[in-house]
Amino acid sequence: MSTWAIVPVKPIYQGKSRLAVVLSQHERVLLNQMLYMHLLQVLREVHNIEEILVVSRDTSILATARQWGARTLQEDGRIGLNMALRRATVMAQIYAASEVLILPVDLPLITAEDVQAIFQTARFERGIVIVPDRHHYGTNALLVRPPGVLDYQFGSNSYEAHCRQARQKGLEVRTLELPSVAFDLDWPEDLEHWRQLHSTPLTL
Ligand SMILES: Nc1nc2c(ncn2[C@@H]2O[C@H](COP(=O)(O)OP(=O)(O)OP(=O)(O)O)[C@@H](O)[C@H]2O)c(=O)[nH]1
Ligand SMILES: C=C(OP(=O)(O)O)C(=O)O
Repeated sequence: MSTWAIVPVKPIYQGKSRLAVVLSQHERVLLNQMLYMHLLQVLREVHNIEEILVVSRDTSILATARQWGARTLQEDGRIGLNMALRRATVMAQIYAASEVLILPVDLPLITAEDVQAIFQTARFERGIVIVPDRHHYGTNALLVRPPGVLDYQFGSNSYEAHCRQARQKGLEVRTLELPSVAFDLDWPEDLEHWRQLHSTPLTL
């Protein structure tokens, strides 16, 4: 079993744009860097991940990935998240990956144990494990085995879209409820919630 984690990352100055109403540009850059470092750290602790592949059009993001021992894929212009993930998956397939785990960077509470729980849930030959966000609207983690059997549909209502497509294709579908992975930082109220529940390491 050769497992690849794929992390798509927006340019550092563009990520978390929906928080621009409550955070300055500088604060958003700090937040983006912190979230990115947190995810790389967590993924490094998960021993069955053979490769971490970061896909981005931001060369500073890719340089950091390489410092962490991750592979990188330079995104070719504004091809969009789903196409970027598709290209990253093709790269994983070329290296004979047997499964890919897609993780967005905005998961401040994710732990290595969460990631292990995702792999433990994948008891099938062909299927997906999906961790929805806490509104059951977005997709906060997506394991696909084998790589390439699902067309990515990140965007609005992606949880339902991914599940529906996988069922139509005859894939096993496992939804995993993981509160810490279900918590993503999209909107100002998410940031407020995070501040209330947890002491944030930044004075954002
Ligand atoms: N490589 C790549 N990653 C992307 C792209 N768009 C979004 N992402 C990443 O995909 C994940 C989900 O992103 P979004 O929720 O769309 O963007 P965000 O930066 O988290 O938040 P907003 O800017 O507020 O929409 C995050 O890891 C983003 O960094 C893209 O065009 N290319
Ligand atoms: C693009 C997605 O992420 P977000 O909900 O963070 O926009 C998604 O979940 O499909």
